[in-house]
Amino acid sequence: MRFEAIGLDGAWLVHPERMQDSRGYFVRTFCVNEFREHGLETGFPQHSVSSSSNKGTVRGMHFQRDPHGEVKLVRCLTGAIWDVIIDIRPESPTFRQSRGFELSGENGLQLYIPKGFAHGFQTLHDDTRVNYMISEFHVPGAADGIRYNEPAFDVKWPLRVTMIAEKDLSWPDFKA
Ligand SMILES: Cc1cn([C@H]2C[C@H](O)[C@@H](COP(=O)(O)OP(=O)(O)O[C@H]3O[C@H](C)C(=O)[C@H](O)[C@H]3O)O2)c(=O)[nH]c1=O
Repeated sequence: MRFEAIGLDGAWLVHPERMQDSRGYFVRTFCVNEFREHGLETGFPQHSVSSSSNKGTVRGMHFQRDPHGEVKLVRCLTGAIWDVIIDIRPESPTFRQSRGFELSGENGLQLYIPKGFAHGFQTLHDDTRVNYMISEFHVPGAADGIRYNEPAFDVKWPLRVTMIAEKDLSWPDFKA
């Protein structure tokens, strides 16, 4: 794996290093030693997958309220997403800054998202599945969010939104 700092404090893009042969490829997607060498979280007690049928679906922006913040390692298993993170840590040098990346089954890129970031994505293909490795056990009551079109941030989405949960349209205005 190759680790690329992406300019938002503590967030990384993890590039796959595929071992190709005539059958296809083999790729390591996680390693405690390699993550520890980069000072990254190595404990992910819960792994989850979301599946979205329709291109243009938006999930997010989500985060867990303190003290239940989560580190997430996100990758796209099939299809493709525009994956967006927003630094919502008031003390961070990159507070309020956001970045977006195309993650796909094809490119195998992973996004390492520290605690204190809001995360969301829009699917770029039908039948897109996204894998999460999560550093904390899920606490439903700590779930919080930001509207995908919150005026406090300059997040650009590639497609018209085709599906979005009612709760994701109803998050309150962002207050630092
Ligand atoms: C996140 C999560 C959810 N759930 C349950 C709660 C709901 O009954 C159901 C769907 O949850 P939710 O509507 O939050 O799923 P998404 O809209 O895909 O949200 C996720 O996608 C955005 C982009 C994220 O970054 C978060 O990881 C996560 O919030 O799964 C669990 O049981 N465990 C979990 O860790």
